[in-house]
Amino acid sequence: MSSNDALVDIARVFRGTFVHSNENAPVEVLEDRILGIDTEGRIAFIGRAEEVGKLSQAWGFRISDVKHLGAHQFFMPGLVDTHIHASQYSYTGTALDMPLLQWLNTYTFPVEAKYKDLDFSQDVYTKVVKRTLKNGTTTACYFATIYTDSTLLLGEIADKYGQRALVGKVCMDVNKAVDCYKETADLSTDETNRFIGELLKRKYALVKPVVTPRFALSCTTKLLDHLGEIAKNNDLHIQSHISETKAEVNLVHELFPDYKSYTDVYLKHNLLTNKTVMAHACHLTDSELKLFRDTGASISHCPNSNISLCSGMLDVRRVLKHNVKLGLGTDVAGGYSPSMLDAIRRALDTSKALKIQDPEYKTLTFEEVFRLATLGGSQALSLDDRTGNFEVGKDFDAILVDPFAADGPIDMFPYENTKVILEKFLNLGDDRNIMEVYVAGRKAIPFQESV
Ligand SMILES: Nc1nc2[nH]cnc2c(=O)[nH]1
Ligand SMILES: [Zn+2]
Repeated sequence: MSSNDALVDIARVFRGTFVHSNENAPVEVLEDRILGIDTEGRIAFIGRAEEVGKLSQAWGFRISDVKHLGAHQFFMPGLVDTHIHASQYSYTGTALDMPLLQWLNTYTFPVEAKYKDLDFSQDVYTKVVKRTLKNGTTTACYFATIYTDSTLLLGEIADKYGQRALVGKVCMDVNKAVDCYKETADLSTDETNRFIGELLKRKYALVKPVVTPRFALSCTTKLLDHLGEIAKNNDLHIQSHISETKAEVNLVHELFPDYKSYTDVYLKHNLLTNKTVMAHACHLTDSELKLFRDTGASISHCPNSNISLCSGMLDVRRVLKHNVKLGLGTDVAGGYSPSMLDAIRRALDTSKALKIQDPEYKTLTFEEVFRLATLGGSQALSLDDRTGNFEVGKDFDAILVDPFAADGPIDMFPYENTKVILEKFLNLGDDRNIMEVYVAGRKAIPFQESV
């Protein structure tokens, strides 16, 4: 398409229904709109369909180039998985018969140790990136393993398939169960520096490094100190786990007696910042939540994993009341589904289980959880200036949903409005309903021939 006075070229224009969240409304339905995307992948304009003539003149696109969505189809923002272990994808759907600490020692560490092998890494990482993209995950915050070259490969694969990703080389210098799967504090520090340097050198548009201490129990204070320094000096994202199970919390209190709380361990090592996302957080106290609010750190709610490993149930209302940023995570493979649609459903289930325990409890609505899975996730990852909803200037990260796709899981009934259809898609839909996925304006699904 041609250029315009605004000095940006328009690459694509869509006409149809757009559903997203904003600060005022968890679900806003924009019917019969025209949305233009520039060649940088950003949303250039959103207007009403009747303004198409005016818009085509102002932005220099041909009306015949506008792509019309089909009946009942709609665009929604891409799903943001704020916590997923790419390296655990091979055993997703199995090994859910133990509590966390035993589960790590028995299943997780022996599997993660295999990622020294780059062929093995290539196979699993390609599959997890493709699977999550097919299920509408446009942004993923990944844990990999302690191996730098293998983790760089995950970054390369996310870039190749066009997924927005934060990629973390896991850091751990304590592992009593699987001795071969750990580093020294100095090696972990050096390799983290090498990982960050190499990844940034590659200048991937959408793939960035995230400093990744596995959790307090896997790290000495020396290593935590070094990682906090690295994150601070380079203004990097940070991810870890916190207060997932009571046994873990008790052990942290035992092993870190000089700290006021589990949260204080991360705080004192400069690991609690406005670019930090901590997974689980089921058992935080009010004063710990206050530290999250004060530092701008966020929580990744991983409800499938919390139930599957019998870890706990996060009270999302309490977190939101404390004004702490919150997104959803699959936590593959503690969570058995790589789909964020499952995370949406399990988040609703957990809030209903809390109501069974306490009839006064106010359950989450599907609209609120839709926001957590999209805009909330982008805020939790401090990426909301780039993605999370359909605002002019943000990247076009979006899913084209056909709720009544042929051979799909949802039957059509007359007179259903868009919000009802959205609710059905969130509760019943799957990748058969996800016709196209765009990340920064580039079509990632269907997979392009070049990949
Ligand atoms: N669910 C989960 N919790 C953890 N805590 C430390 N490591 C892990 C992990 O790999 N998965
Ligand atoms: Zn995790």
